[in-house]
Amino acid sequence: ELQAAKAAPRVNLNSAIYYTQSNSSSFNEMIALPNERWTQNTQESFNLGYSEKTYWLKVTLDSINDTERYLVEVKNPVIDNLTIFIVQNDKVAAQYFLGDKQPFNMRPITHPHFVFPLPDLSQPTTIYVHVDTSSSMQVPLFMWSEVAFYRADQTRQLIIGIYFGLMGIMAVYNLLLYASIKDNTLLFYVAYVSSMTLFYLSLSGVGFQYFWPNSLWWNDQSIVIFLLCSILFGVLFIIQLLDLKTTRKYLFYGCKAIFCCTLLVLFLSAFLNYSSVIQITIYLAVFACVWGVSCGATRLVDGSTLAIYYTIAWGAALGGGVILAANKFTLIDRTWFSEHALLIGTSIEVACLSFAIAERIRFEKRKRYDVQNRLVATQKIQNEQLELQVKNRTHELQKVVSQLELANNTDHLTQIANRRKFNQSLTEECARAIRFKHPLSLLLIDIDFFKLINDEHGHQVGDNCLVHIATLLTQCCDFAGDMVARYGGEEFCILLPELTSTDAFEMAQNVRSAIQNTPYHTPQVTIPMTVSIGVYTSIDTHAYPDKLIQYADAALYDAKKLGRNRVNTYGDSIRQQ
Ligand SMILES: Nc1nc2c(ncn2[C@@H]2O[C@H](COP(=O)(O)OP(=O)(O)OP(=O)(O)O)[C@@H](O)[C@H]2O)c(=O)[nH]1
Repeated sequence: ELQAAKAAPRVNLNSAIYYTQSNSSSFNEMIALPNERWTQNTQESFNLGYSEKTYWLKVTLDSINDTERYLVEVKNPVIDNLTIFIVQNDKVAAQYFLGDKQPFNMRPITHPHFVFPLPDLSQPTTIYVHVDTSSSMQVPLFMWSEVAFYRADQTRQLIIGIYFGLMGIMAVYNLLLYASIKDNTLLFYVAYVSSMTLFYLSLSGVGFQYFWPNSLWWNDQSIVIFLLCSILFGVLFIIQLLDLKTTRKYLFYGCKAIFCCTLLVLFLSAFLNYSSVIQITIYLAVFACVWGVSCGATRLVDGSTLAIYYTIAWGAALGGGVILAANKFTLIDRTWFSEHALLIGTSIEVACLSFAIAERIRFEKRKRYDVQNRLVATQKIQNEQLELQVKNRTHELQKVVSQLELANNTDHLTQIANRRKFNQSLTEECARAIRFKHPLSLLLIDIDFFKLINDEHGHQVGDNCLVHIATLLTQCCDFAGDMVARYGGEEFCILLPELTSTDAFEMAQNVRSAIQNTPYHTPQVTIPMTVSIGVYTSIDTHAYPDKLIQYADAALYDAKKLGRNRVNTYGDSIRQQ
């Protein structure tokens, strides 16, 4: 019998529970059962672990003399069937049919746990509870004053709200992150966190209350399915996050094996009874957690920094899972901590895994950054090499172009300017002379009787004589702007910008006498040569290229006619040398 304190807001009824195992569901049989058939519960919580049997529990309450309303809470939301009889004065004062095999709206008080009101406690009261469940036989009983119950319930709701909020934020945030960076690790993480959250949603009875209040079959199955999904996605997440496929093959195959077993259990869950499936699933979950921690520890030894966060995360989840499992299998007492161990463990886990993911993203980013840097450096070197090559090629090309230009403008025999170059310079100098109204003089020089030299000494010697003349002409014209060119055959010309007619004549005389005085010597013979020179000087704006050539040629023609070895200025009286 419980000596319930008058003002106690919450009374733990567990140590006042008497229980008996019986397959009978007849209340009349139970009420007649002698006291020695009832066993007193000695634990802090009533927990007989997984059992195929059904039990009757009874708690006797002393009378309480106050007007407060009292409630009884059965703090395990996954009991299949609970039939409650409240007896006062040997009569059934109230009766409730609870359990998650009953539609949610059958409950006298809307709450994820099983809560029922007590009648007026002014007289002794006995509560009989018939429990029939395929999940763990845990019937933690608490009596509350109604006010205290709802006050405490606010804290419970707050904790659960924070938990679901945290999980929801993690799932949505990482899903958005996945949409942006398309890393499968994030997708598996989101699936894992979502499965864990849904599992807890089912386990806490919140899912039944808000999401599937009438779906009794699903309420049973959901716990197993969400827990199995948590294992499936958790394993995929581990493989991906720790890069097990490339780093540690045996850990990878271990994960694969767990994955396949989980799929098998998921398949079998459609055929086996709930009690067997949930027990297998719990063993599998604990094993998967242990394997997960081993994977983390191994990668930690390998030197992976993200394995630190990961190992703490999985360790926390494992701790929570083990405590919950131990609680379900009656290895430890049901306490606030053991009840919330999974919730605390998974919260720590999810937070740590977020750090692990952030570390992974940072690592990937650094890897990409390094690769990019290397690429940029390589590209820079290649660019520099290419630039150097282009520079060298351009230089070579410029050299070839200037060589070609020179060859194009040079007489191949005498190596002085050819007629093409002469014509070009003549046009330019004429334009300049017209613009500045300056004089421009042209000397046309023809070797006298050159045919005879060819005939007498041969063509080769004739060529050498032409080179000799070209050299002498170049030596005579050492002023900048003067230009000596081979006009064709044995004809040469000298273009003298700024030179007046008198100066040009004088220059022509110098040239003529230099040639006359400098014969060409071969080892065998000395070949004297003379030249005839036609001079024309344009003044003011009369410098036209064709006119200059025409008049200089006419003057040359006259010089030849007058006996050769002479200079003749166009239009002037002919001066005999
Ligand atoms: N060796 C050599 N001879 C050339 C070259 N170009 C022209 N000749 C020769 O120059 C000679 C020019 O002869 P002509 O036009 O009769 O003139 P010339 O003998 O100098 O007599 P005049 O000009 O009247 O004084 C020809 O025999 C050409 O073959 C050349 O590049 N090399």
